[in-house]
Amino acid sequence: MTDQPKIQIRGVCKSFGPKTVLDGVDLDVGTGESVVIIGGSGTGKSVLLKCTLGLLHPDAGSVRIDGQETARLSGKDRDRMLHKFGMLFQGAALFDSLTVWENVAFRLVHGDKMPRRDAREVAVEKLRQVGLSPDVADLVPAELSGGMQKRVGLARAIAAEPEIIFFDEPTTGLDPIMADVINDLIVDCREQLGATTLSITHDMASARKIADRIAMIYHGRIIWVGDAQAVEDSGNPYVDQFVHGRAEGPIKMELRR
Ligand SMILES: Nc1ncnc2c1ncn2[C@@H]1O[C@H](COP(=O)(O)OP(=O)(O)OP(=O)(O)O)[C@@H](O)[C@H]1O
Repeated sequence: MTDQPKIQIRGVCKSFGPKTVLDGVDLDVGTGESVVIIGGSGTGKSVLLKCTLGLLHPDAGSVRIDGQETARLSGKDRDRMLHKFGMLFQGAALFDSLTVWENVAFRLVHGDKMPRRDAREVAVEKLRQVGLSPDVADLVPAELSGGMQKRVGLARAIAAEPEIIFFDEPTTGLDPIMADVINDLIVDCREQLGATTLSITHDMASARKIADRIAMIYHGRIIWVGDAQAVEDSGNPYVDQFVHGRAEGPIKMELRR
């Protein structure tokens, strides 16, 4: 790991009208590291991911990728920065009208202007990496199960061999066995690419499996960060309640107020 974090988030604030969602988020992700952000529904995980990707502009604070402030980039510099990213969206978010291989190769064909024949070859190879056979390439997403769609989404995320991959709730909607298969694939893909990854989830089994470090977001701030193993015994009552899925604890008591 170099001294400069791959992703550096400092003092990020974001409100929507009177509602403060992020209230000074600080987080570093080192090169080649996998950080997973956990937190309850509506705690701002997606908003933080969008701010990091530059899809939302923070009201205050900074997000730096390789030391470069993302909000100030425009034109070619912004394209270059976006080129470092791959993303697996919640629900896979495939284009219904395109075949599987066209989905996987979308950025290669439309962004990198790779000839279709070459892009198809890359797509088939990426599909193989996520355990899908070449005959899947010409199907459309509607013909696939949810688990297969997630695999296709993962193949698309790694197709352009990005330096950074964002995973948005990668196991949501999958049965526990398929979720575990996807977690294993995420670990494999990350190791093969040497990519830096930032993920959000409320699935603790997934977090334990794919994270080097885990960060918990609560009330718009990161309230705890530590090694993945340390999450079991964090000494933080909020983390403890979340990790062990307990109804009783400080999080529920606040809801009752
Ligand atoms: N564009 C927007 N306009 C207004 N409010 C928004 C917008 N995007 C998010 N919010 C609000 O910000 C809060 C945090 O939302 P966010 O989607 O980040 O939660 P989350 O932690 O990802 O939740 P979940 O785990 O349920 O997906 C929510 O209360 C949501 O209503």
